[in-house]
Amino acid sequence: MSATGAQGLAKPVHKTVLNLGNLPPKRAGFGGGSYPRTPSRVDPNNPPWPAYRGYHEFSFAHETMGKRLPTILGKAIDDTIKTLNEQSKEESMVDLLQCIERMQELMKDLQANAKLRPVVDDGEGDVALWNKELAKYFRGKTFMDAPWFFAEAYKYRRLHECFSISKHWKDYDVFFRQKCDTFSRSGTAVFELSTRFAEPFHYEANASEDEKVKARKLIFHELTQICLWGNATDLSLLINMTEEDIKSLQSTGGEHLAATEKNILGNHIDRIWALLSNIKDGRLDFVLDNAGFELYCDCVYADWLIQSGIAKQIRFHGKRFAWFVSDVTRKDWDWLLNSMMYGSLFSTATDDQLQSLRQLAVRWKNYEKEGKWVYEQHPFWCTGYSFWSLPSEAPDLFLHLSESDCVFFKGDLNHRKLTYDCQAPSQTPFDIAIGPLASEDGAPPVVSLRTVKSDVVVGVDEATAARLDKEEPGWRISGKYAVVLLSEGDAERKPVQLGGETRP
Ligand SMILES: O=P(O)(O)OC[C@@]1(O)O[C@H](CO)[C@@H](O)[C@@H]1O
Repeated sequence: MSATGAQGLAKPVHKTVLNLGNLPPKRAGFGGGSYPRTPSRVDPNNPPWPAYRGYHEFSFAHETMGKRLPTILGKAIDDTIKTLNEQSKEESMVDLLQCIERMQELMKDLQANAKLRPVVDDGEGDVALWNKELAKYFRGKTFMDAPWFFAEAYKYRRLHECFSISKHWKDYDVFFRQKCDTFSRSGTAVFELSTRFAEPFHYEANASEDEKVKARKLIFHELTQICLWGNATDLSLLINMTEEDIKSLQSTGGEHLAATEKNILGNHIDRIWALLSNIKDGRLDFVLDNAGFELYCDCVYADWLIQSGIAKQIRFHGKRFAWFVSDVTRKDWDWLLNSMMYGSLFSTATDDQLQSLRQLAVRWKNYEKEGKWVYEQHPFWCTGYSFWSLPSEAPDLFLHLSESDCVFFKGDLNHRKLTYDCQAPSQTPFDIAIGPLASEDGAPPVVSLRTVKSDVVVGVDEATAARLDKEEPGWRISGKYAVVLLSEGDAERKPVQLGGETRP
């Protein structure tokens, strides 16, 4: 019946107010607390929650766009000048000089907060993707008023353009020297790992089944943390550990782990182990972050996952060109494996240490030959799209990832792209924050291993985030805290839907 009665007279509406104080609290991201912008209205300039933009003085976006990026570009120019001074042929010197001039132009644009112009057609496969996105969503936008992630990614694409239109320097990596240096300076932690993991399962020889199961779980917890904190290039957790500590870890596992895991604010390691320990001969994927030491930690982790029998194949996803300073390219991947095998980076190392490092290198290079480890570099990873757009802008890649048993995303930048780098409430569940990558048909399990180095935080309870905001103002960028978050994806693994068609 309508509110208008039989005689057509409006009757007062009686509201029944329920007192629902005992219901469970609302989860952010569902029902009343869903995305403030509905998914169909989300686009790269309008993420599900408000974007961080360079002009937001309260955010790390401001610091990065205003100070960090010009400093990084200045250093890149210095590196190129160094290379220029090492040349002898006129043609390549003139060519490189023009690259430097283009970098100086980019510096001017950045410092003058210029409008974002289209990317020049340098023959790369991603030009159309970039220019489509610029035209559709960022016409008239500047470095400071476009969303932070897009503006920052655009700057790295423009830096690539400085070289990609040259004749002799198309693939020059202005960050390569820096990346190699970081690894060479990490000797202590490098050998700490190589001497333990050259033969990671020898302790199992005399162990009972029950002991093996327990030890694997503990090692998985530790290794996940190594892989995680490798992102902060900080292995303090491990290098301070004595034989005694390790013994105590084995005897009092739970307590010890609780102590070392206390800075992981959202922690799904147990759930991840529950997922992985049920997989046999599976396929895992790593969407890589930094080259050098972090990549080395990723490989130690991946090696263990192969040797444990959980995975029979691991696919590593890197970048096609120099990206966000330290991201892994094919050259960095080759450099790591080959310098572990043939290089002499660590002048004070003992024979045993060098031997353990070579043992790892031999095994890892064999994995590559046998197809157990595959390095890939899809162009989508170097675009200005967040991973919310992965199924729509790179359906081939989504289809490919949907065949994985678990996709690990490393580092802060990948986490920003997973979560659309926007001002989501900290208590937003991870699977809500990553949108389509959790909810699409066929979405694989996704793990984010991230030390927190920028503003966006999800999967962390409201009270913890509020306390840290109050007591430790820089906590979101310090790298002191971390999150290890899992989205189980589409549990039924329904066929991926591409443009309305169903996979057979
Ligand atoms: O991705 P990573 O190496 O973990 O972190 C990289 C970082 O330091 O630089 C990025 C770009 O400014 C930020 O997302 C983050 O603060």
